[in-house]
Amino acid sequence: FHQRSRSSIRHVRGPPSPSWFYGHMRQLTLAPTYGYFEFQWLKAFGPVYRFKGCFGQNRLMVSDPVAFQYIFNSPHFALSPTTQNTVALVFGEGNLMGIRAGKLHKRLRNEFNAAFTAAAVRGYFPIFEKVAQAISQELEAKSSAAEELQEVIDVVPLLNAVTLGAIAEAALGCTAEDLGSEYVAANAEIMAAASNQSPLQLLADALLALLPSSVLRLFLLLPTKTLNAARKSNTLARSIGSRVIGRKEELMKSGVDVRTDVFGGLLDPERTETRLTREEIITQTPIVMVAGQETTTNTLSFALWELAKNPALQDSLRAEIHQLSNGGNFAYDKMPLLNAFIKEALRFYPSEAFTERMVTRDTVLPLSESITTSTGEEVKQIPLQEGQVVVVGVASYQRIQSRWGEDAHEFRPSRWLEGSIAKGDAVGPYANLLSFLGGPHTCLGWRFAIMEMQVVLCELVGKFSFSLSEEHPIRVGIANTLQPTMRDGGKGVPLKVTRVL
Ligand code: HEM
Repeated sequence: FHQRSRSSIRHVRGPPSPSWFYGHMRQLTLAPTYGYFEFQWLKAFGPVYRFKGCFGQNRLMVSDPVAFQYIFNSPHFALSPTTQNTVALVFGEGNLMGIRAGKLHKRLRNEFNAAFTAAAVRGYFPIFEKVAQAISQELEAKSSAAEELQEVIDVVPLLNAVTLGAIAEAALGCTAEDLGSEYVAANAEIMAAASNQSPLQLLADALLALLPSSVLRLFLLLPTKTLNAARKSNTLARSIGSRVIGRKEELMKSGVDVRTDVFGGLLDPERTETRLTREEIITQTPIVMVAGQETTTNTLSFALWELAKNPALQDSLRAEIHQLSNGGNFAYDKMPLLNAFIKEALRFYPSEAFTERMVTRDTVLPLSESITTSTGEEVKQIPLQEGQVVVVGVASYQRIQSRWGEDAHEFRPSRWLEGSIAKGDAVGPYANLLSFLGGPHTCLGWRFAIMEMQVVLCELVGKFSFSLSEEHPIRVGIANTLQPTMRDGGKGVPLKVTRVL
């Protein structure tokens, strides 16, 4: 068996490697448009294929729903040591993502899930609306000035302000100003550093992965600019958490119901038995603040870019928004095109385009459909060995034609309205999409993100029209997260913006 399993991953077919040093990593992460090579491999080799990491490492790319379920739920897959250390650095020790299993993880998830239920998040609509309206006022001032000067407006900083405001108010229960400029600056610095992707970085990551975890930890103690910013943002986020919890405890003492935001929900007096401790909640502040912001900004910026590319789609969406506005009292879940559009944006532009897992014990990966190996064998499961890396291909899965349709590589929201999407094996918490991943570590804030996007799109598309500027081409780049990338390599979506209402 040992012999067979050793040869097994090698015998999964895949593209020939262009380089021993880089393997396929440059094609995967530094292509001119994200997916340029990856989607060709998907077409040529199907949803499961072998490719090379740096230094000749064999890796398995997986975009099969049955395999996903196994990877997420089996105890034999872990974050790689490099990822584990980065997660601990950026989100702090003891964060939800870092604790992979066990009683504490279950308890944390149970309590947080109770604060993120559909009913709870629906209660945040007025907060999302307030935050979105503030941004639309800012956009109004900017757009009339820009129109006169024939200038474009980069919508990314505005969307960043919305998503930060939504987290501050609906998750923590404070204003964006309360977070303090120091936190905002440290946060921006990490985001900028994280979007610095280069061939050298790929090799550095691969080398770091070869180090024992204890040595890696020492590296992370170095006083470099980025590491300092990460530590600072972490400390500041914790003190914000501590402050908001303290304030809520005071309010509770005077009989005020604080369950008007996520952190307030965590203090729910009806859950005294299971309630998290003050320290446990504070420990989760950095991850809640960071995980909820960039991902939502990315998805919304791609969404506005798609509307600018497709004026007919934009007109139809605006017509739906105006028709169903009901004097500003939107029934967001009853807006067919809006929701189809959000699903398509999540499908086409998953903020986490892929994620790596490391095999911690020899195991066998089940597949939904058999594949033909290079030796001509038909197999429906692949033996994996301890130490091997599997890549969960979120973006690839979301382009599979047998599920999404022949035109899976086109951005076309109406596919969601036609009922033409194949049901098949279920994945993820929403619409069989993997954008929020799945299993015990499914995105905690997926409902929060969807409802926030519903509100922001109704507000912005209802009041403004967006169009492309030829001088500002945008491409789909990846730097940790999938993001709209400008010619200078920075993240941004500069558009012409006109007031319509
Ligand atoms: C469109 C927006 C969003 C996308 C695409 C997204 C995606 C994801 C993904 C893929 C993961 C899993 C990461 C991994 O384990 O590799 C995740 C985890 C997480 N997300 Fe989101 N997210 C979004 C919005 C939010 C929001 C708004 C919040 C909070 C208000 C949030 C909070 C979290 C937390 C706390 C985790 C860690 C969960 C755990 O490991 O137990 N996310 N998200």
